[in-house]
Amino acid sequence: MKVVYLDNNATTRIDPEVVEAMLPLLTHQFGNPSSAHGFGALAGAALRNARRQLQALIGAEFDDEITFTSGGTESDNAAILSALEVMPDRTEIVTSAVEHPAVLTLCAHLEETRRVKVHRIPVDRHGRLDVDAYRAALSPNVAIVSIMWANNETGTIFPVAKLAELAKEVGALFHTDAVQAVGKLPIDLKSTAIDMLSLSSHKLHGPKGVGALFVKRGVRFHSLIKGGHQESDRRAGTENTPGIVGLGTAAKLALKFMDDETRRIKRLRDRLENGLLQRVPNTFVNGDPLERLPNTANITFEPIQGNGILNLLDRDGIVCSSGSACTSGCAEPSHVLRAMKIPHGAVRFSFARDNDQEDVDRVLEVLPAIVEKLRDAPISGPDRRSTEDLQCVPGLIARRTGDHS
Ligand SMILES: Cc1ncc(COP(=O)(O)O)c(C=O)c1O
Ligand code: FES
Repeated sequence: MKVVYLDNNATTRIDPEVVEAMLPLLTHQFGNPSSAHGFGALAGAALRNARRQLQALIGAEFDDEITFTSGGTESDNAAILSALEVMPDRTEIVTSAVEHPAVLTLCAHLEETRRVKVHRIPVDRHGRLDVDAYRAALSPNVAIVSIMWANNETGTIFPVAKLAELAKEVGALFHTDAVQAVGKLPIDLKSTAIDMLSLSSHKLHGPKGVGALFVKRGVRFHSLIKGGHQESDRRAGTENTPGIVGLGTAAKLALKFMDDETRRIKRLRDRLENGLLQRVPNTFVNGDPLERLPNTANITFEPIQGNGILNLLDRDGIVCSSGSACTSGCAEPSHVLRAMKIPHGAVRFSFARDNDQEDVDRVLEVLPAIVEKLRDAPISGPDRRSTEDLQCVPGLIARRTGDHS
């Protein structure tokens, strides 16, 4: 059975051209980019090329604004911790209630251990940021604002350029987790007030375990990882040269495919959403109806929780993701859906350039019957429990929550 992979916000298939570009660095071009000899210089040249490829994708003004890291999580941590170090007089962070745990877990930790005050800005039922609450939270005590460019579960896009300008008015640094936006939306950092941006290679058909942090020239930065002088003293440790070359190639391909593929993928996504809304009653699309990633569909089939659907789709070879906090089939919707006051879990379908119309039609063929079956199931089944029925144990959620991507 051919697997229909519709979980591209979790991770994407590595592009064969990316693998090909990485191979020399995994085999014969194994030099250390920091070595003084010519053999190491070859690896150094490959790094410079990758930096320029990434610079082009995000519209950075200078290639030295890009620091390679181990991925989105490290980039998010590095940005926030650096801001607190370079501005020790400022002890507040502004973020949103729907960030990835790479930001929210760090913020909770800082609140507990460093007496940092964290403002978690709420969202409305479409996942849109409460901009009035955002303005009210900004003050000269704020060291850094960290608001994602696009949400990984619903695809809702935040107006980060405007939010960055507001942050500047109080002298705060502005960081954005753009892990889900880079490669899917055109980005031109030159024209924005954004100081720092995180991205991750495996979300754009590159290898896992590599990413980057953009730090605008002139923004003071303290390295999270202390050691050697790699990455212009911004990230110690010998660079993951094969991974970085893979990321550079993935960036080049993302730029090449951006226009045509974005339009094609959006058509597939819309076909899926419209088809499901027509075929399955009491079905809702979550997220901002207008400002939304073109590849993401997050759908609630009332009153079913996402996990039940997910498991049955999986048996039919269709792979997607649920908007539930717990992967074990219990009823709690994710922190994102709860912030949007959506009482039921959801199913997230996320597309990429590997998908085609056949994939959509398979889902449209199989899913209506699955929903009907679950809706007819006895009320005691785990998929029919409401949030109120469930005594949720926070430690249990933390342990059971596997998929936060
Ligand atoms: C919005 C967002 N931020 C951060 C991450 C973490 O990135 P990484 O897996 O590279 O650590 C992910 C994905 O997992 C994500 O979707
Ligand atoms: S959501 Fe699974 S234990 Fe609460």
